Amino acid sequence: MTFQVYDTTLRDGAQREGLSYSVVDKLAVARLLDEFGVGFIEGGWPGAVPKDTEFFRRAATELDLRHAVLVAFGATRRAGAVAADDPQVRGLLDAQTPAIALVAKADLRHVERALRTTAKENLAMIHDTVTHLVAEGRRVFVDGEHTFDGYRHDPAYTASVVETALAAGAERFVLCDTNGGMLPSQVTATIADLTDRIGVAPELLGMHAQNDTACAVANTIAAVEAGVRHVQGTANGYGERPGNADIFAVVANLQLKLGLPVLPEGCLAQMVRVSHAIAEIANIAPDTHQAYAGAAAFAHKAGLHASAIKVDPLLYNHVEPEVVGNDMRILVTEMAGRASIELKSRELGLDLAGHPETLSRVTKRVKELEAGGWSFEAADASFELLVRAELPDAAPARPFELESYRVLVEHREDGAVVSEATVKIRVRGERVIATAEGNGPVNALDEALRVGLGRHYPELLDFELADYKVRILEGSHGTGAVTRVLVETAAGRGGGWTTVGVHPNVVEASWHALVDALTYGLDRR
Ligand SMILES: CC(=O)SCCNC(=O)CCNC(=O)[C@H](O)C(C)(C)COP(=O)(O)OP(=O)(O)OC[C@H]1O[C@@H](n2cnc3c(N)ncnc32)[C@H](O)[C@@H]1OP(=O)(O)O
Ligand SMILES: CC(=O)C(=O)O
Repeated sequence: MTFQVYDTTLRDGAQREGLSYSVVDKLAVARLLDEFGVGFIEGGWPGAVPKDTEFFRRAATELDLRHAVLVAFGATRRAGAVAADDPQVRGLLDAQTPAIALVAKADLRHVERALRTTAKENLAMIHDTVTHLVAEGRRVFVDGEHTFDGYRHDPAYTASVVETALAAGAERFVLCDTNGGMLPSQVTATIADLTDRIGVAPELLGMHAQNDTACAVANTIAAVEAGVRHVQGTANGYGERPGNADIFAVVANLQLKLGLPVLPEGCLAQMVRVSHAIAEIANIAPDTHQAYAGAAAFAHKAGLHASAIKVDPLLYNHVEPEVVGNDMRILVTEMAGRASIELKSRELGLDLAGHPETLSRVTKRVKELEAGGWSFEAADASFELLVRAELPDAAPARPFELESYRVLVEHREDGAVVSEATVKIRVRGERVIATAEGNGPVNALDEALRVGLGRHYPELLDFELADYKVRILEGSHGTGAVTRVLVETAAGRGGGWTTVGVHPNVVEASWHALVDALTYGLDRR
């Protein structure tokens, strides 16, 4: 039986607090999921959510899916009604999708207390709705809400729900851990007991796991190990409350750990691109520490790790990052050893393998500076300048010598606050005095430096101060607090770079970061 990867980013994923897709966003997300190779895309609840109705209307002409089948999601008919006459069920058919997913109550307590109907009528609602939709030519999935909780409460009733749905023609019955409270061992035990009780093949079951115990991915994998061949999840684990099973981690685990080729050839390597693109559309910063897809998923900080990675990267990576479209990175911090410095330098194009003394000096310097509040982890450009300063042939020329700088902050009568900076520098043998205003002291300093350097280095016009982060670090060992500044510089299409400065005075810390930024950028040109 074919393995089914079923994505519900656009339905359950959209139930995440703070997330709201436009129809255009939903179409874009669907295209990305199709590129990732999922087999099913649940697009939303037509008839209930106007945006979803519109999504399905436009999808019919605007989406040209290569891998995925579009699924409309909705509920079984109302108690006491007829499926063919139920407007909600009609809305599902009107979406014109090849497949429909129905949420059905699988826990007797919900039937009696939430639906306020009888055990028998709930089974009739499921049966009538499934047979009606199948007769209308649709593939039907039944999502059994609260299957696990229900089975633990009243196994016979929940089992009868599963039997009813499958007997009515549902392609799969999806076991939903709706409250997300299960642990993997409970998932395994429930599936074994249920399949034993009614003699259903586990391949006819699916798994939908919410992440309330942080076990959604593990629970999904446990279900597959118990024989289930249909998994549901959402991009980056978005979903109601803490979210859903992260489809990227689920799929990577299935392919790379269990050896199940659940995606079309070549699709797994699209993971990082698709994950980040969907985060961008959802307007949620990508989770750096997300398994497989996060920027830090293969980032190594500890010196001991780096020393083994130097011998073989797989000694400290559970898979090759490239298989999911990610990269390995070495971080340079106070926890670095010589191997970390060597590997990071190599990443930056500097070969320190033949320079053991330089390696030792740079390692010592990094540790000293980090103890004083510097942080090179996010400031590759400052780290590169530090290494190159230790390599006589590679040290970049400083673009200027500083004589002095001065910054004034003026609070004017009308309430405006203006900063003014003057720099006195020597550039290529010439003494230059330049003054500029800015909306803050650092902006004014940056402007004054650019005015002073501009005639000699017109390429500075391309550089832009893209981001500026300040952090006050508590003093230690009797020292006062220091300020750490990170400056991110952008340079058109050439990408950007980050530099760091540390000093008790915020302006001086900023000055260090600014000078590194200009030195690095001009040298790179
Ligand atoms: C576990 C999940 O995440 S399932 C996905 C849930 N998604 C959503 O709820 C998002 C979209 N929902 C909506 O837009 C609205 O809730 C609607 C349009 C579906 C329903 O709105 P309303 O008619 O105003 O009803 P309301 O939301 O207050 O209550 C839901 C109704 O559906 C009934 N219902 C709940 N589950 C089912 C089911 N599986 N089958 C049939 N009816 C159901 C409830 O008993 C309740 O009926 P009642 O109105 O007679 O009390
Ligand atoms: C259907 C669904 O989203 C759930 O039961 O959690």
